[in-house]
Amino acid sequence: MKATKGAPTYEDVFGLPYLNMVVSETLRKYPPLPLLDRVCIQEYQLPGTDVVLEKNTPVFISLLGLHRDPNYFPEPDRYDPERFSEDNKRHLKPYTYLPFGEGPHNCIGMRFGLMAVKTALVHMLAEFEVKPCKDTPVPLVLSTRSSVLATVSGIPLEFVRSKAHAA
Ligand code: HEM
Repeated sequence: MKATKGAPTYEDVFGLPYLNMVVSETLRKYPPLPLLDRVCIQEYQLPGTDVVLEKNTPVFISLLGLHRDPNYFPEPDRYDPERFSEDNKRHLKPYTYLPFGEGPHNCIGMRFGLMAVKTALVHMLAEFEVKPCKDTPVPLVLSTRSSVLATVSGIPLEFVRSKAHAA
């Protein structure tokens, strides 16, 4: 970071494996967009069943349901970034982890979004220790009134300036 006078570069931010594991696990447990929506463009029989989707049927795919399905993510309520280590992520079942969707309409801003989140975390954690406080809801209670993932009462946290940055 010498060349940029301490500011992290794109390569720095994307070269931190544990940061990547933490962001991936956070997007598993808390996918900001918890549903994908599609419309069936032709009649389709769900394989192995007698369920037939008629043309024009709206289809909603619950990311929250997939990401918290114990068949795909054992002990789904446990927050565990190790699920996304180089070794472990190879065993993820395809199409069970979709925080940015899939197919021709997947998220066009994925790289930008990941860069923004990781850059913000790098800056924040370089200057502050972030801790739960007495108002932090544990466990988080998710709102049932929002179409994007949101908590009922926000996520109050305590920020303590690290000694190196204290005035
Ligand atoms: C962590 C951040 C983000 C997450 C988790 C996220 C997630 C998603 C998801 C799940 C979809 C639906 C994909 C599908 O239906 O298969 C989507 C679509 C989309 N996202 Fe994002 N997104 C993020 C950031 C962004 C940013 C930063 C932008 C723009 C700068 C963006 C622009 C879009 C657009 C335009 C679509 C619609 C794509 C289409 O229908 O073809 N997203 N996003």
